[in-house]
Amino acid sequence: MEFRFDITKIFKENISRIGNSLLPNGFIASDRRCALDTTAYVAEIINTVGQASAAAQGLNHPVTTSDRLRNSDDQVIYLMTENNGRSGLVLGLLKIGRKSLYVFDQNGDTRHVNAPCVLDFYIHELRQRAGLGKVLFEYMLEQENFTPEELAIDRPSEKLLSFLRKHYGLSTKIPQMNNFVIFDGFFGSQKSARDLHRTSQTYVTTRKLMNDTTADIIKSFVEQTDNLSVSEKNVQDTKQEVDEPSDLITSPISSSQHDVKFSDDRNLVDSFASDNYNYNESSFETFDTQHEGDHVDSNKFRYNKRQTGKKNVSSIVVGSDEKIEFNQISDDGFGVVKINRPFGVPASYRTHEHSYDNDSVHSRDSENTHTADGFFDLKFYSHPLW
Ligand SMILES: CC(=O)SCCNC(=O)CCNC(=O)[C@H](O)C(C)(C)COP(=O)(O)OP(=O)(O)OC[C@H]1O[C@@H](n2cnc3c(N)ncnc32)[C@H](O)[C@@H]1OP(=O)(O)O
Repeated sequence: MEFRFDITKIFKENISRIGNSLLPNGFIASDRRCALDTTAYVAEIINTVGQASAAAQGLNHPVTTSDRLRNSDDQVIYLMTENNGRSGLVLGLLKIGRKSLYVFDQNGDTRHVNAPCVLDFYIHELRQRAGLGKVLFEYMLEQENFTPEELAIDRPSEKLLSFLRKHYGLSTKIPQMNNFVIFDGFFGSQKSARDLHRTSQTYVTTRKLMNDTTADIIKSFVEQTDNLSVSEKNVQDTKQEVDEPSDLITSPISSSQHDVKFSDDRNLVDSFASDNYNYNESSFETFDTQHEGDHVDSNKFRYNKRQTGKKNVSSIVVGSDEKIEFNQISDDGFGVVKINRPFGVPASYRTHEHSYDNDSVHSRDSENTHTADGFFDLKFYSHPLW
């Protein structure tokens, strides 16, 4: 695939890693003009190859565009080029990125994973089946430190399935309900697999984005009772989930991993920003490579809602089979979960002076209502905090 400009000036290596700066890894811009021109050229290349990939897969819209890459913090393109002694050729691309996915494991249980994904893969028609795809794929695996089985593949074509079978022996799929294909070995290799569902019926699930304060409130509620039938372990697990740093935030695929350098770097960064260039601070300030487990400096890396998923409402679900009882005598005004009656007194119990039921709690007698334990089922109704 040829372009109207000389791509050999942009891509010095046969395979280049490109993040959201739209500049290849290791690219050195002599000045601001050069950097801007280069991003425009790279954008044109990405759009053209992305279009060709979509056509090869029979898609109406390209999966890969320069805008998507520019606006993404965790997608990366590996572009394969060739120096043909003239203006150079583009041979293909491979796009990867992390996705937060709910997937079934071998037992049919739902798992929440933050998996590295193959999002787009294309080798020019004239050069397919010549081993180039393997070279490109291998390079990506090595750079990202991935194994083939830990990858989720987004809507793989028959060609790609055949490719993965042939080169990596990936043939046994774990059936999914979404468009992603994962293979045997996926869970064994998932560093960040997270199991949210303990069983199909019984769980206390919190979104991990709940803050500590909310978790502490829940815990203090629970600590008020002497008789818990939802195991305290569940609550502790809840807290643990909250305490753990979000693996969405420690994604090893980071387009800020690049080490693009400018001859007058700091000044250039400032001028980029002042020109309303689609400026990503981390792209230009961080020349170090960030790996999984590295300390993430929150001042340096900023993540949007889309990336962290924080726009989603946190929730607590108490399975209907679970029993929980609070011995809370007085109304503290919190307004979410309150049983304003003494421990052991059923909701249906009324005297001419007292009705112990409380408007803010919807409680129905369980089978054990009239036992000494006096359990009740609870439904939690939405509260701004949850
Ligand atoms: C998540 C996604 O990206 S899905 C979309 C995947 N992309 C496409 O389908 C676009 C069109 N296809 C291509 O661009 C390429 O064929 C790729 C990227 C899938 C593979 O790149 P290649 O350079 O052809 O791969 P490479 O030469 O290393 O390996 C060849 C193997 O790939 C598979 N393969 C490649 N082309 C074909 C084909 N036309 N039909 C069937 N299998 C094919 C085969 O297993 C083949 O081995 P074989 O020749 O012994 O049968």
